[in-house]
Amino acid sequence: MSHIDNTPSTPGKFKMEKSPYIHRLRFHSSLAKLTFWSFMFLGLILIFFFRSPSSSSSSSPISSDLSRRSLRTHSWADPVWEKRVRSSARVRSHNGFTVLVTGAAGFVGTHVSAALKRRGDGVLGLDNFNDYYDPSLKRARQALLERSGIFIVEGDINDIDLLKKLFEVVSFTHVMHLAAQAGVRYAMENPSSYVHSNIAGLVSVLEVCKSVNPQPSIVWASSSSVYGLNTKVPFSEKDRTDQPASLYAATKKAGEEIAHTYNHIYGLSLTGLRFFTVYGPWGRPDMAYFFFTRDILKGKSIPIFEASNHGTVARDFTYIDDIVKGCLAALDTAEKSTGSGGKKKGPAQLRVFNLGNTSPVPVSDLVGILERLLKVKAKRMIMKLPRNGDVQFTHCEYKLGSEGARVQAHNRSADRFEEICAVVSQLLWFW
Ligand SMILES: O=C(O)[C@H]1O[C@H](OP(=O)(O)OP(=O)(O)OC[C@H]2O[C@@H](n3ccc(=O)[nH]c3=O)[C@H](O)[C@@H]2O)[C@H](O)[C@@H](O)[C@@H]1O
Repeated sequence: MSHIDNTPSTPGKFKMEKSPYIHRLRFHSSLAKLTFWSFMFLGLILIFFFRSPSSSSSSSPISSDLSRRSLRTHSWADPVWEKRVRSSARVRSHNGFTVLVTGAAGFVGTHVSAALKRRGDGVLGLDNFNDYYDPSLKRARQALLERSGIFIVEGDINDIDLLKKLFEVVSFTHVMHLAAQAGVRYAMENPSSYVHSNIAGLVSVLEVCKSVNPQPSIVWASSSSVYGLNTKVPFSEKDRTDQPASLYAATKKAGEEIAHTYNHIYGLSLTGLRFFTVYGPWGRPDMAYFFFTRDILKGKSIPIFEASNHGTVARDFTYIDDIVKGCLAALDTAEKSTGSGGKKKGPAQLRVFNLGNTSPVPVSDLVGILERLLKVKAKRMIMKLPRNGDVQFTHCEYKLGSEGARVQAHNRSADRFEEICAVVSQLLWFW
């Protein structure tokens, strides 16, 4: 892949180094060690539980407990940690930015971080490595970024003390806020994770950004899902976004309103990017193109959704390189925040842009492409579109010469839909 220099195009190359044969040889001695360390670990937990002051005071607020826990686990006093943070954020080009990338071990975060670093910006990552999907993929992305000198601090965006500390160590000019709870359908299973990351987490990032001096400019990930049940196509930023079809979409819509508030009160420069179903190398295994490929190869049936009256379900699938270009262009065109130390000094920039490919593809066509490239016939199981947050279609509007032209200029540059298969089939080591 050209877009991540000196690195393999798929995480498969990392995993290949671990041979299953070696695992078998190590298994018996590992079992004894495992039993020993399990007892040790259990003992330590019991000691900690009985000695911990918090075990006797159940009335303490959750937030302060979280913050105490984070203070215990971070090695902030450690000069080596600070050195790594500074070195990762060091700018290497004339007029380069110093960017804090939240969600840096995520799919989009990894690509954006690598692209920024490549052009000489200073980049520091932040990620909580949660287990929404296999964290080993996030660790593999982390290893990839480490090779290009990017350090990912392990922590949660809700940890205000950690965020403040990061701003104490580095005066970030920009924040690329990509940390979020993604996935439309999972919101039915774990609604609070969406509130925690997409609402509370965003507020905590903005709280810290508004208080520091100088305030950074912020670019953050919204979603095409904010268009919800709209039937007017293509989707324009001017269209209504008050009919979300999922809690995920509702939290992203809430994020856009929260952005408005922080821009209005504190003069923060804020740009929200509505991503349209992003795909590509190092992608997320919870997305349809990913598990369709896996299941076709396993001979399992593929649930293909259709709307009522056999209506086509389609997505404006957008290749990751286009999204990266849009993110960088949004950073490049972001004006400075106008406030400082929590005080607004004048009006600041507030923008929302679509980042989509502008040509929707029916899901059944996607399966057709996978079949052709995998040379395996899929067992198609046509199902009614479930009422769990999915919308029938997404379609990004393309506007030449508009205010957002520079940010969106690359939307149509790539037609790499067929790369899905090649990339995903190499990622199948996860299963
Ligand atoms: O653009 C967006 O805003 C959203 O795009 C994706 O959400 P989605 O478009 O639902 O992506 P997939 O889960 O990969 O689904 C792609 C298509 O396959 C369809 N699908 C999904 C699952 C399935 O079993 N069968 C099926 O036909 C969906 O209805 C959808 O049309 C991401 O997962 C969201 O995090 C993101 O915010």
